[in-house]
Amino acid sequence: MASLPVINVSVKDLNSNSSSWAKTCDEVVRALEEYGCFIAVYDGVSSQLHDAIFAASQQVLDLPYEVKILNTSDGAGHGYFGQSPKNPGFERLTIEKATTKEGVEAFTKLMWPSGNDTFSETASTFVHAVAQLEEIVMKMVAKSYGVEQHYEPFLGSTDYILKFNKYESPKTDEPRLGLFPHTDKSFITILHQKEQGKGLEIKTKDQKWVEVDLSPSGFVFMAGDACTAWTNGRMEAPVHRVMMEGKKDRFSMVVSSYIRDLEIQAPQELVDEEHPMQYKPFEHYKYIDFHTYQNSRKLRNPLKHYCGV
Ligand SMILES: O=C(O)CCC(=O)C(=O)O
Ligand SMILES: [Fe+2]
Repeated sequence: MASLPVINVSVKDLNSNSSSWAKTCDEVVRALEEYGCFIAVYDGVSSQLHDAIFAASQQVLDLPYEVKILNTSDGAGHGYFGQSPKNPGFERLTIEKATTKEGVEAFTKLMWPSGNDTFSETASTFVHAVAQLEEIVMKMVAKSYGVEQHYEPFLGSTDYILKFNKYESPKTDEPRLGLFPHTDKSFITILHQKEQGKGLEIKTKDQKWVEVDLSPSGFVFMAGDACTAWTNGRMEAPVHRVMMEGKKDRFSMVVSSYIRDLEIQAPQELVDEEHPMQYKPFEHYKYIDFHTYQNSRKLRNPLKHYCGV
């Protein structure tokens, strides 16, 4: 059975002038072109921070339903999701603009009107550490493709969301769908899991599901639809789902990035006769609106439908 490539991108092991750095760049690009994702081993989140973010996750998911539904979104379709007959046993809370102080504080204040500094500090530290991982890897990708000057402007124009996901165990011997198959509409999504084990599954190009047995020190680094368009189809957002089995609930943390103010457009270096332009330039948040309001789930390929050439 196939398994996802595991690549060490720990800061302590990478020196951007070394041959091992160049080798890691190659591995990262190959994995993203083949699978649309890989498992990153990354030292930016200590085991203390890992424990703290999942304690914070438990704390917020344990709040009463009446409080959790106060987590609404300003239009991007995020916010609280749960108790849905269509998706039983799945629950999610979302912090928007999670790398900003205002974003985290607004969420914390909704959940705990009298404040919860430990929660906001933990959420903020975690999301910054994961955003750093995205930057490290995307700089490798940009360097390998020779498009650093096109990636650089995104750095000041990226919003991050942080999602706290809980999947209840089916409590029977029958596996149950935890989250329906989809591609992420983000630029990049990075996924982290509380305990060693399976749950997440990725569809390969030959339409086979690969189970991801993720360890607590691993991060699934995944291309979203905006990355597919930006790389002119070289890195395709993988279809993924969650399958639940056994008697244990599963907790995951997801950080997704969205580009604001700038259009998503493949750099001219990635467009030539052999690789004609596949997607017209578009605004990421308008694509998110399309997804949220036009019921794009029914479409086989929402990105192609929205901006395909
Ligand atoms: O929890 C997971 O492993 C997957 C979550 C996911 O796909 C998402 O939040 O978009
Ligand atoms: Fe996803």
